Amino acid sequence: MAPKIFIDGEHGTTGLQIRTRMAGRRDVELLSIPEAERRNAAMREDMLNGADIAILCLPDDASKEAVQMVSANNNVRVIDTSTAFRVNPSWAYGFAEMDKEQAEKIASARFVSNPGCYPTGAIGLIRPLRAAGILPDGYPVAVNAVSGYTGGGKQMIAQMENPDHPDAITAPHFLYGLPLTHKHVPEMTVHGLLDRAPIFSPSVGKFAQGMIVQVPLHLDHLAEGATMESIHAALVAHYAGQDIVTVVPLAESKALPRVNAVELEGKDTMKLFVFGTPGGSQVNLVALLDNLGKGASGAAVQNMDLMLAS
Ligand SMILES: NC(=O)C1=CN([C@@H]2O[C@H](COP(=O)(O)OP(=O)(O)OC[C@H]3O[C@@H](n4cnc5c(N)ncnc54)[C@H](OP(=O)(O)O)[C@@H]3O)[C@@H](O)[C@H]2O)C=CC1
Ligand SMILES: CC(=O)N[C@@H](CCC(=O)OP(=O)(O)O)C(=O)O
Repeated sequence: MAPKIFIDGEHGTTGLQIRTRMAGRRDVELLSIPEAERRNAAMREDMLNGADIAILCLPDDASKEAVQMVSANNNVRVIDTSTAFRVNPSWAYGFAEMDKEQAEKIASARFVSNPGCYPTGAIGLIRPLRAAGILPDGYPVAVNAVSGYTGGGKQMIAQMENPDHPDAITAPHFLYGLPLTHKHVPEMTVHGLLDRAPIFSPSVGKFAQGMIVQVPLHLDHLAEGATMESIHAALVAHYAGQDIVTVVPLAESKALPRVNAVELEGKDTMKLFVFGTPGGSQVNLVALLDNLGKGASGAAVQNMDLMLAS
């Protein structure tokens, strides 16, 4: 019998994209709730408890409630796409490429927290350098990023696409998270293996799907002898043996006049770049992804497949 999958929040932005990715699959059976009943708690509880894997695409509070609904039922495994459990040590963090052992941890876990879109880029750049001893304790990391507006879910999509919306946003690009307390900072700190919280400055552009995450670094404050080439080599070594997170060769990135935020729209992969000048004193590390691809729905389906294979 095909394993049963229930996407709680299937009519939202992340849930819909997961459904699209699962369309036509015969190896799983999708349980579904009509859109009008999406907030019917009794119906959701039934669906959740009838699933082999429940994928939660809900706000944090609703996710916590859903986990409560299945907590006594060991037959149900959970992938949560919200922020609620990402730094909870009882949950496996669903970034399969972040360590050699992570895919196995996800595969055997009952509870998997899907990473945030910005942290996927930031952790993807930072963690390998912490693990290799290149990024020292105490380094004041800054993370600057731009996201497609679908990152803000149904509400921001309406604000950006509907000029008659009472809170319509007309800016083609805006900064937010200005108090520097964005909910992704703890996740970047913990899974980036940082001993000091990064300064995180997110922004949104007038495009639906895509993301650039930047981590600029001063080489003279890194481990002795760190160069653009040694940083690139550390990233290449870290991501060897898989093709979801790729590190762009230095010669290729050197030839690029610009990085296009929407290049990976609709894809579930992530590209990492090391920019700078050979022999220079600074580098800019850049991650390129789709906020709804490797940043959300693509990663959720990848994690589901790992769990189904175990
Ligand atoms: N969009 C993105 O790029 C990313 C999103 N995420 C996370 O994924 C989760 C979902 O986000 P997103 O898809 O963007 O959000 P949306 O607002 O687009 O969708 C959320 C869905 O959940 C439903 N919902 C809200 N509250 C409840 C409730 N109490 N019970 C049942 N259903 C409920 C909403 O219904 P209604 O229409 O009635 O509000 C809606 O259908 C969030 O935790 C978000 O942080 C993670 C990474 C990236
Ligand atoms: C553009 C935008 O608003 N983005 C969202 C993050 C999207 C994401 O990664 O979702 P999680 O909430 O699951 O972490 C934000 O900054 O809150």
